[in-house]
Amino acid sequence: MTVTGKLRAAIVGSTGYGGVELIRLLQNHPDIEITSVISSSSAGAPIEEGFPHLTGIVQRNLDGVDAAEIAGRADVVFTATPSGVSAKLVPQLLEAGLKVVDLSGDFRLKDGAEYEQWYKHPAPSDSYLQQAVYGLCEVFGERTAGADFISNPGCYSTASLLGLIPALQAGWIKHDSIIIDAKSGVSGAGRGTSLMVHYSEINENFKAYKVNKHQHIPEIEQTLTEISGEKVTVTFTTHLVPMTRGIMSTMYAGMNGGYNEQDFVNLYRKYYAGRPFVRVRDAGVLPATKEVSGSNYCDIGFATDARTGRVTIVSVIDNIVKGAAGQAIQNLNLMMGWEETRGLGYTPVYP
Ligand SMILES: NC(=O)C1=CN([C@@H]2O[C@H](COP(=O)(O)OP(=O)(O)OC[C@H]3O[C@@H](n4cnc5c(N)ncnc54)[C@H](OP(=O)(O)O)[C@@H]3O)[C@@H](O)[C@H]2O)C=CC1
Ligand SMILES: CC(=O)N[C@@H](CCC(=O)OP(=O)(O)O)C(=O)O
Repeated sequence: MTVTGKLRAAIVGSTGYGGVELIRLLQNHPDIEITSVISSSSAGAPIEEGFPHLTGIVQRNLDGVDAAEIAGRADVVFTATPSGVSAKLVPQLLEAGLKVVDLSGDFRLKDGAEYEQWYKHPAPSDSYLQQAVYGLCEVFGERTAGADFISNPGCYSTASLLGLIPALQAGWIKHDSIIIDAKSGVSGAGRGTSLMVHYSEINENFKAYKVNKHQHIPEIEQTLTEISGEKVTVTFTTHLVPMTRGIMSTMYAGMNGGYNEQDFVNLYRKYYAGRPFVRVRDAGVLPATKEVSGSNYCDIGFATDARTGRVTIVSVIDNIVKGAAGQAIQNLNLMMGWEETRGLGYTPVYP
């Protein structure tokens, strides 16, 4: 594809949390112009009607979902659409010649039968599952360069995998001992309403959900198994926290040696050297969700326990930025051969 001037981007699902965050971030990207914001339910309406925070910033009517029309307006399309929707739509967009970054879970698993088991939708055809590059930027960034189709990782998966991979790859933690205790803000559930995210159910409450049934379990296990070379299974518990943004994955694993916190800091800083969006905290300093809010950072800290021989790894991200829209743009930057930080230099919003 020859691109003169700015790359033209379309967003399907632009009325959802992931889509509207893509608009916020892409507005500040120096090499990208948003040329279409797309909605299946509100085509024709001005986007600022539903999103008054965009008044005077994005003056554009929502377009309908039509692959040929999108291909006429854009070079790349972000699909911030529910699982099941992306599975049907993305092949049409690829066939129309677009580059695609899909934010859903529909193309993350390489095994279609496993997808159907966890997502309860018919799997996309195998050729698309194999074509999709799993875009965990700091780990698989070299696969992304020049790719046409990226499957953006899940939010919990991003926080958890970035926190576990260096130690697992180095053989410092036992591959069969991993427990992930993850917490998310409510925006992780998207903009749709349900009893689960009803204010009275969430406010001053804290609850576990989808225990041992979460769709990110096979995604995390697929990648950890590839990294480790041995079949990895994890115990994974997700919780809803009464806050809007943020994920904290607290991970526990048995160590294969007597490593201390400084050893982990040194290992992780070496692994993530030159990758500006992963910040490894000093020994004994654990990150909090607010310290990455509104930014594309993933912050990681460690606590080792010589008494039990276990390490606790704490990893935090903003679920809508590094867990969705930010990483999607980081992936596009890598696809295009641009600096991965391009348009993503946001300082976290604090307090
Ligand atoms: N929220 C988060 O933190 C994260 C979300 N994700 C994933 O990203 C995707 C988007 O999530 P999120 O923005 O939170 O979800 P939302 O529910 O907030 O938004 C999804 C959007 O998809 C659009 N949509 C629904 N059906 C169709 C359809 N048939 N065709 C085209 N568009 C459709 C809807 O817009 P309209 O009705 O206007 O078309 C809706 O606004 C999901 O797959 C989600 O799992 C991944 C990581 C993190
Ligand atoms: C708080 C909350 O409900 N979070 C969502 C994560 C959404 C997401 O990231 O979904 P995919 O990665 O599968 O697209 C959940 O637990 O299902």
